[in-house]
Amino acid sequence: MKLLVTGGAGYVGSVVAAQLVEEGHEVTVLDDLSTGHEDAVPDGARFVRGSITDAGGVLRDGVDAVLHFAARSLVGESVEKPGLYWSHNLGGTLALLEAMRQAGVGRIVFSSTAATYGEPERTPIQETDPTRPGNPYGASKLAVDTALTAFAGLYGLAAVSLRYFNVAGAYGRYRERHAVETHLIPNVLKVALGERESVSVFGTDYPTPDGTCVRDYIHVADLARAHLLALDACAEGVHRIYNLGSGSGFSVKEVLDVCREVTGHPIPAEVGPRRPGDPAVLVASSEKIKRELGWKPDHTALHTIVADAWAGCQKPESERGL
Ligand SMILES: NC(=O)c1ccc[n+]([C@@H]2O[C@H](COP(=O)([O-])OP(=O)(O)OC[C@H]3O[C@@H](n4cnc5c(N)ncnc54)[C@H](O)[C@@H]3O)[C@@H](O)[C@H]2O)c1
Ligand SMILES: O=c1ccn([C@@H]2O[C@H](COP(=O)(O)OP(=O)(O)O[C@H]3O[C@H](CO)[C@H](O)[C@H](O)[C@H]3O)[C@@H](O)[C@H]2O)c(=O)[nH]1
Repeated sequence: MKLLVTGGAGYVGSVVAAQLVEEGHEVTVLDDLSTGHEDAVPDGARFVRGSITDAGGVLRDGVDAVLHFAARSLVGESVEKPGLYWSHNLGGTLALLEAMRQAGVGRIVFSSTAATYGEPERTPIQETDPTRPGNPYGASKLAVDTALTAFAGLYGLAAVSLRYFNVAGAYGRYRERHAVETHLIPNVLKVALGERESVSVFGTDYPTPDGTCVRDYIHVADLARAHLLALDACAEGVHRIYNLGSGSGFSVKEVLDVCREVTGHPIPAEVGPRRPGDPAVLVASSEKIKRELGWKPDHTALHTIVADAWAGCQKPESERGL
């Protein structure tokens, strides 16, 4: 297929683009490089630097489907600058959907998020559970999910939203590298790399077994494969929503211990205050995507996820003078 990958120079988008190229698809990456890197675009994919608000030209090039990753995704920034999140994530996506309609492109796979649920009422979270986002980032993503349902009903759009939980790990050279990094695992690994002195544990007084927050870490390679299945499952006039997690929760302290084990570094940690808006436990039920699309995570062990993230951080031998 001829596919447009928005945000394909970013972390998740580059892994999916790489897997799509490996499967023999013709991939164009559209990315404004606001948080991505041109060298993350996989070999074999065409790169167009530009915004999702200006996708008409590439879409008219005979695209069969869009995989839409481009977004602003820093929760804290979204609280400080909500307008930016509404205009980028909702406004930008509406412009993209309109351009798709005009170009006759009827299929989309969208990166949604666990943040659409907010504080959960039960664990594991199912797709039918209430959506009460606790910040503008989650709200803007939920609004896109709502728009996709409307476009499917009105115009026959074939859409799948994948609600990621905590994505981690690397896929070969494709890894998480953000100028502003808020995620736990890359920040912990920065300590082992000598790029930070220590890591802060955001709260040890949560109602969890060790007092720190529990999250569901999903390997980026497993997450990426779900996009390929979703692409095949897109059906005209239907919008499907699926959670994507590994199904097990790990606390911040457990993540730290595994990172110490994998890197052999003591990784000093300080206890800090809670980060506003962090739910105590976020664990996905991914039964729906397993049942309906036959998806199955291959790398559920936290050790493997961290080991792959760590391997992704290592410079190639040529750059180390070996
Ligand atoms: N990483 C996670 O844990 C996680 C969890 C839930 C959901 N998500 C969602 O998955 C998607 C990818 O996340 P990521 O971690 O790879 O982020 P990322 O920042 O690494 O990638 C986003 C990419 O989109 C590009 N981009 C941003 N705005 C753009 C625009 N208007 N036009 C064109 N390109 C634009 C950026 O330059 C970047 O390359 C996002 O939509 C994010 O909200 C990520
Ligand atoms: O330096 C840090 C960074 C994080 N944490 C803790 O580690 C856990 C994981 O935090 P991340 O920032 O890695 O991930 P989140 O669970 O906050 O975020 C994930 O879920 C969000 C929805 O709630 C969004 O979808 C987001 O994109 C996705 O990565 C949280 O309890 C957080 O408080 C720390 O203790 N120290």
